Amino acid sequence: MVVLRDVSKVFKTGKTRVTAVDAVDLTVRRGEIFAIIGYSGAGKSTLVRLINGLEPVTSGTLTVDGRTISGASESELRSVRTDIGMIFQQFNLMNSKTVAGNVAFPLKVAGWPRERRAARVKELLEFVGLESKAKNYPDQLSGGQKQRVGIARALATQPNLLLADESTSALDPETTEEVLRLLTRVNKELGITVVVITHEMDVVSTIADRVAVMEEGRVVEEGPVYDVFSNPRTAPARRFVSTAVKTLPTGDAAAKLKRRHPGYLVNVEIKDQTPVGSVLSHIGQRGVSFNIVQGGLETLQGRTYGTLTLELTGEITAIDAVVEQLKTVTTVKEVRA
Ligand SMILES: Nc1ncnc2c1ncn2[C@@H]1O[C@H](COP(=O)(O)OP(=O)(O)OP(=O)(O)O)[C@@H](O)[C@H]1O
Repeated sequence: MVVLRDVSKVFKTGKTRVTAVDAVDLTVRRGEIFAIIGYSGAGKSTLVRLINGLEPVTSGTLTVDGRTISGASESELRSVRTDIGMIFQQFNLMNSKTVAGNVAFPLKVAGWPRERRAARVKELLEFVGLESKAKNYPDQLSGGQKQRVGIARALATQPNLLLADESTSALDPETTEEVLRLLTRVNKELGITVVVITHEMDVVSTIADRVAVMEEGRVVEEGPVYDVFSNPRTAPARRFVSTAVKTLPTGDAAAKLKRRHPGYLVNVEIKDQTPVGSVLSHIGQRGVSFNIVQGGLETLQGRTYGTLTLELTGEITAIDAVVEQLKTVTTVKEVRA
């Protein structure tokens, strides 16, 4: 659906050059929800602006739905853009127009006749659950309602692709969930491919099928959400995981934990089907006991991942034997202050 091959974007201001997107290879498949996650300045927004042709690529090739964006003329880009819907963090609604007027606007621009426009607006407002607000103005709506109007407007011209740039970053957790549920319906019920740009791990774990992690303009990890976050290989991916679940305690956190729990502290990784429980159920036979002192488990795509920190007490040689046994079923790390 969206294919980037060796795509770079360099901004030049005076003598400074900023490589906002650096040699990115990426494929978003038709019908999936694909997330691009990264911290501020990683290049996510620039990547979106390349995909919808708002910025030209500096090098590389970019195609959307088989049509080449890189090097396309402005009129070709206009036609591609009608197949791409876009929603924004600040909603970008027109305050002087009613909800219905906002949703109708792209249809007007695309030259739809009045009657078809009215029918389409009604259908869209029903889909996002805002038919009763058609005559209201944006400033009479909550943030979540505004974003639902944004989604209705983005879907007006029946795009194949929806780009959501930090679409929930201005919303509280409950409203975020409501908007994410709507994006999932857009994907599942309407068959629209959705690309979500975010700096929030929760957004990715709630709705995405696959994820790309960006850092300094590069895609540093990419794959199914479970694979990337249950086994993060790069520093930014590990940092995102640690915002969702408690990972190996280090520094002060580890020192405090060790003061409270004088036994031998180990952190064990838990994944789907990891038989840590069956190892622990037998350690009493070695004279070792365990205490769960900290941890966090999450479900991603219906599968478990996370870590538990265990305090092991008993004879040191017996503890060593238990740690060796745990190592045969999972990754085990000693907690060090
Ligand atoms: N028009 C521009 N001119 C010059 N530099 C730019 C321009 N747009 C973006 N940049 C730079 O490119 C880099 C990536 O910015 P971008 O906005 O794409 O990151 P981001 O991951 O979306 O971050 P944020 O979430 O803060 O917007 C930054 O260093 C930014 O300063």
